[in-house]
Amino acid sequence: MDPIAAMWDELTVRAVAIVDKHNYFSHLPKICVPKPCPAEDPLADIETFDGPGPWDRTLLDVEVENPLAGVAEGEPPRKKVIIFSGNDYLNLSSHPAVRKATAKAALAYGMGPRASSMISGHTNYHRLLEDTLAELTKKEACVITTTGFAANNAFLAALGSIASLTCVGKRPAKHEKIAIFSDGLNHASIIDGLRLVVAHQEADVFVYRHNDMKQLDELLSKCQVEKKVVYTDSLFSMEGDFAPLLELVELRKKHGFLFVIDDAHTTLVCGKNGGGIAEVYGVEDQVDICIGTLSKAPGCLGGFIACSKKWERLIRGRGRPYIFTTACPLPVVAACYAAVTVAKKEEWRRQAMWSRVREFSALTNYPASSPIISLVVGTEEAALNASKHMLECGFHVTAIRTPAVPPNACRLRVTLTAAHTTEDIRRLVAALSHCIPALQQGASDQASAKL
Ligand SMILES: Cc1ncc(COP(=O)(O)O)c(C=O)c1O
Repeated sequence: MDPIAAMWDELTVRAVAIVDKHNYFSHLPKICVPKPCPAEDPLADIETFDGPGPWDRTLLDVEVENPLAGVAEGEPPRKKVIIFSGNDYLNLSSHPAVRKATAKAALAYGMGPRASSMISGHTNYHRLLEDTLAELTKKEACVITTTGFAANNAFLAALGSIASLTCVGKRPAKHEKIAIFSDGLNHASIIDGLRLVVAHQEADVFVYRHNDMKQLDELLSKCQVEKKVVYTDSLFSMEGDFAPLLELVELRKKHGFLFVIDDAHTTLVCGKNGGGIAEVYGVEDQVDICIGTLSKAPGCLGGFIACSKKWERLIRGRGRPYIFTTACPLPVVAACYAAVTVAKKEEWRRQAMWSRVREFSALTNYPASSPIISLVVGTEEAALNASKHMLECGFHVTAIRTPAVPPNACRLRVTLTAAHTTEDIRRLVAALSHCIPALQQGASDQASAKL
C-alpha cells in the first residue's frame, strides 16, 4: 500500500478503536426493506437510449414570470426561456429511468425509513448506491450523505476527530494537530467545515492562492506538522477552471499529504465512465478521498465520500453531519442509482456536453475548459443588467454576486449541458456578445472568419 495512505489508515484505525471501544459498530442494524415483485422493483429494467429524446428538454425549455407583465403594455405574464444556469450537466434529472425509479420506489416504500443512517435509516438501497459509487471512483468504500454540503462537513468532522481522539492531553498540542492546506476558492461547504475543525483546535488551516502550486509547495515545505492534508475542488464552481491535478499528485509524492478532492462538478462529467477528474488522468490511487454530490450531473440530491474501508468507519462514527441527520429518502436513493447507471451506459451524453463546450469556445474568444463558463463583468449592477438582457433574449443565465464571488468580480455563470443544441449555443453567444464586452470582439472575429 502507498505509504501516505498507510500512515493515515493507521491513524484512522487508532481513532476508530477509541470510538468503537464499546463495539458500537457491531450493534448497528442492517435494514433490508421488503423486496417488491419484479414489475414494481424500482431498480429493475433501467432503460437507456442511444441518443437524446424529448424528455431531455423538460427542464431546459421552461417559462419564467415576466417582470414586465402589468408594467408595459402587451407583455405576457410568462416568458419562454432556455435554462443555461443549472448543474444538471447530463440532463439526467428528467431521464425516463430516473423518473421511473423515483416513482416506483415511492409507490413501494413511500419515503423509506425516516431515521438517521446510524439508527435505522440506512437500507440495502443505500448500501447498493454506496457500493456503486465506490466502484465508480475506484475506492474500497463510500458513505452517502443528504447533500454534498454535508459530505464535506462530515468528512472534515471525521478528519478533525483524528487529532482529538489520538492526542495525549485533553486538546491536541501544536504538533498533534492536523495541517490542512485549502485552495483559496474552495467551496463554502469546505470553508465552513474548516472553521469547525479550527474552532475545535484540531487543525491549523493554510489557505493558498487559487491553484498556486508554487505557494502550496512553499507552505508545505515550511510546515513541520506530520499530518498534512491538501483539500481542493477539482472543478471550481464559480470559475469553471480545474485544479492542476497532476501537479498536486507530484506534490503529494514530495510532501506526503492526504489528498482530498471535492469532485462535485466532475462526477459523471469527466472520465470515460464518468468517474471524475482522477479517472481522466488515471490517478485514482493518488487521490485518498473523493467527495462528490448527487445533485449536479446525477440530477438528484445527496452527497458522498468515497474512501478506504478504514476511513469509512471513522466517518460513520465521527462525521456528525452524517450521523445526526435523517438518511436520504429511498426514492432519491433509487433515482441516484438509476442516474449513475444511465450515465455509465449513455456515454454519448458526456460527449454531447463536451461538444457544446468546444462549440462555445470556437464561437468566442473564451477558452472554455469545462461546462461552467464564468464571464466576469465587474460590478453587481453590470452583472444584473447582463442577466436581464439575457432573459429578454430568452436565456436564463444567473448573475453571480457576493457572497459567492468578490464584489468587484460579479459575473454571468453560463452552464452547458448535453441537451443544449449547437443552434442554442449559437443563439446564446449572439445574445451574450451584446452584454459581455470581452466576448464582443471574439464573436465578431469568429463571425467574419465564417463569411
Ligand atoms: C464544489 C462544490 N462542493 C459542494 C457543493 C454542495 O453540493 P450540494 O448542492 O449537493 O449540497 C457544491 C454545490 O453547490 C459545490 O459546487
